[in-house]
Amino acid sequence: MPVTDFKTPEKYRYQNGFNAYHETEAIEGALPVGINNPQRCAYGLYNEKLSGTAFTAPRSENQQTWLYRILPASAHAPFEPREHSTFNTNPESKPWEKIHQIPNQLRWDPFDLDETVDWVHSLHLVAGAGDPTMKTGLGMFIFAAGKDMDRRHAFYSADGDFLIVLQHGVLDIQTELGRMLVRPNEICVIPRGIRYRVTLPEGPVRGYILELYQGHFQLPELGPIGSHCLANSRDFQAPVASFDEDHDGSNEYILLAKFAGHLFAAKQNHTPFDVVAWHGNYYPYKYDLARFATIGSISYDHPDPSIFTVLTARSDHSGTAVADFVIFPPRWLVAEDTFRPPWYHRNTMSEFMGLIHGEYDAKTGGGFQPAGASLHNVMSAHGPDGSTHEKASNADLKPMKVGSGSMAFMFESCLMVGVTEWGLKKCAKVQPHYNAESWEGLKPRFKRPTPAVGVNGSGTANGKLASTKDNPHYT
Ligand SMILES: O=C(O)Cc1cc(O)ccc1O
Ligand SMILES: [Fe+2]
Repeated sequence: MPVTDFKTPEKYRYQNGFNAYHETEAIEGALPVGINNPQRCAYGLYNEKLSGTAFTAPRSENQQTWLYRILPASAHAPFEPREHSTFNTNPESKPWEKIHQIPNQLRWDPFDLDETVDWVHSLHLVAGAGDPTMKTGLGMFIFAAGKDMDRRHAFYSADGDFLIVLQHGVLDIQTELGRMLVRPNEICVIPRGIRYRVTLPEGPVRGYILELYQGHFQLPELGPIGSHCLANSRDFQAPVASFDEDHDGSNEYILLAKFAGHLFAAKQNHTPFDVVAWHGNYYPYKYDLARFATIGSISYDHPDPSIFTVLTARSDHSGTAVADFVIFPPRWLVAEDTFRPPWYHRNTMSEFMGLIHGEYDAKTGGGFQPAGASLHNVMSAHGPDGSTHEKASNADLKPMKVGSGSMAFMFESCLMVGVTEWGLKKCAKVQPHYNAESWEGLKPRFKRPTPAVGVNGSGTANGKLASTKDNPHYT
């Protein structure tokens, strides 16, 4: 059931619905009625349009929001390059040039908390594919921060949408469009371009980010599942409008931009958080992972993990995602005559995994820990570690709840993912013995049938196709 034991303070108020057309005003009458850009907006507000898709994108994809604000977003001085030494999105020059493409299975020990940096300076690109300048691909980040962003700083990424998976702590995110409190077991999405400031009401924070350089996240199709379940639309929460007033010109604010993997800064003498009202379908939102309505096998076999997709970002090829965000929530396993953990497999998609809390049921050997990660790249073989295989092969197949108090997730992509210098070396978290600890110790269990039975390679021991009466699923 949803984690609702936190009381949501009054200053965080939400409107519900995924990709819904919302409208919200912090002062009654700030939204124009029946027109988007009147000659003069109410209360002397400026009107501004924020486009998340091309003007001409089909209606089913089009995302935009109309803002009514005290000063337009353009009212700032020119951007200047900022330091790179602390901004680790791009520690060298262009991240996509410094990336290591390697087939090794990789696993990282938990990433450290870092109390010395704020949100902007906490971002570490671990792996990625593509290029934000070409609007293709994705980046995967670890963040670990212990300081509030300066009270007069705001940040945005022009490179992509941030899907933020919080692993530790609480994020208070003041965005242009309103405030969100992101709590344990919640995720949030901040679309490209939206300005925000992160503070940490409960101390240090840590987690993972998928930055999507192309398109936007959608809910997956449900196909034969029908019209509801998995992540339901109404459980996605967008903030209502709220604004600050500081426009007498006496205070200096800094606007920080992530642009092509580099950090830039521009000065302005008024608060960036001055949107009094807005309407549209391009906005930040959050989601409580405990609300996911999980589907699974009630007969036999281990289904594909696509049944656990929370959000997907489609490529141009139908059914193939640039990024799927998949979770492994607490659930019942009841499949009969089945090896219940994931099968050993190789995938044309790449799989980056993280653990928010608890233990992942496919990796019970202890090496995959909360705040750690793993990467199984395109066609890199993987599957349960030896101890998990042993346990699952001999388990009494009663209905069994797995993952209680646990939440693992996967960023799955059709793209081959490269690892940055930081991810491979500088972070010093790569486990050197991942293969040895997981699979190299697996023992052959093969026993040839006795010669009387015979083997001729036709698929069954006696050369005949198994009849239905031999099949344990037909009784
Ligand atoms: O590799 C993994 O642990 C993720 C995963 C889980 C699953 O249930 C099936 C396939 C898969 O890649
Ligand atoms: Fe996998």
